[in-house]
Amino acid sequence: MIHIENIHKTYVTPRGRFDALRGISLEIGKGEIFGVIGPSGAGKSTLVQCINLLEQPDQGAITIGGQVLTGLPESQLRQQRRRIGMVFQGFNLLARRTVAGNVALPLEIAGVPASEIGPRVARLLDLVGLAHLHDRYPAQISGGQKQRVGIARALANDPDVLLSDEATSALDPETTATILTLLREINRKTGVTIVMITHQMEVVRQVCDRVAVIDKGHIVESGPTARVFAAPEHDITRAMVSAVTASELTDETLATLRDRLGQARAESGQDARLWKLGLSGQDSGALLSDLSRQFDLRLSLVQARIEDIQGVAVGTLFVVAQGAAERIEAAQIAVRQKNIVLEEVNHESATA
Ligand SMILES: Nc1ncnc2c1ncn2[C@@H]1O[C@H](COP(=O)(O)OP(=O)(O)OP(=O)(O)O)[C@@H](O)[C@H]1O
Repeated sequence: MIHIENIHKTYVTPRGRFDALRGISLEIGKGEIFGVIGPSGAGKSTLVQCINLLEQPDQGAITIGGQVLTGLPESQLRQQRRRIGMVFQGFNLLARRTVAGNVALPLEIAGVPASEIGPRVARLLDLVGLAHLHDRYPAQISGGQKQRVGIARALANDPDVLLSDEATSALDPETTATILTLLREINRKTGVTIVMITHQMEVVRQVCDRVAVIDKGHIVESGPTARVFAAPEHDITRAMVSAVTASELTDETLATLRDRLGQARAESGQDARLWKLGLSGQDSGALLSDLSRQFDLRLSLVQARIEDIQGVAVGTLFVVAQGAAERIEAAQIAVRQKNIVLEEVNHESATA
């Protein structure tokens, strides 16, 4: 559906040149909800500007539904922009127009006959659950309701793509969740492809099927959301994932574990290690009992966090493994062969 190939964008300012995008390639399927996440300055806004054709990339191509958009003359670009509905962080509603008037605006600009506009606006407001606020003005509705108006407006011309640029960044967590649920419902009902540009991993967790992580103008990692949460590969991703999953042990727990591991080693004369396991879709209970039996290990669960991410059970488990050193090592190899991420937590240095 959306094919982004090797996009480069350099800004030239009196103070010099800055490479904001350094070869971005993405393939987004029809009907997907695809997240692009990255820290401040990563290049997200620049990428949005290139996708919605407000900026031309210096190099590379953007194709939507088979139509190459890069390099088109302005007259054709105007036409093509209607295929992309934009949702903004600041809502961008016109204060002097009612809710219905705001949603009608893109239809008026597109030259839709006046007789068709009323029924279409009514349908759109119904879709976003705002039929009852038809005649209110933006100042008379809440932030979440304003964003619903923004979404209805973005869908007015029946776009192929909804491009959401930090749409929930100005909203509280509860309102964010309702807006994300709405976007998911609209995606299911209409099949519209949604691209979510965000710096919030929580947004990705709640709604995106797949995600790409952008940093310093590069895609550093991409994949299904559940996979990225279970086994983040890049430092930036790891930091963002642990910020929303709290999947680390506290210093106190680590200190207690250090004592426990030392004690276990002294008492049994065997080895004892602390594992951090990242699971995606595997049954954690079955895994631990199989390993315990197969490798004759005593496995104790210290902390577990398992959550449903896009229908996949994703979890982080901290487990103390006790037994003969060679059996622990054999078990570690077997775990990794099951595509489970296993880190040995260096409890001594982690508490230092
Ligand atoms: N018009 C411009 N002229 C010069 N440099 C720019 C321009 N726009 C953006 N940049 C620079 O390009 C880099 C990427 O900026 P961009 O706004 O795309 O990042 P971002 O990921 O959207 O960040 P944020 O989340 O803070 O908005 C930044 O270092 C920024 O300073």
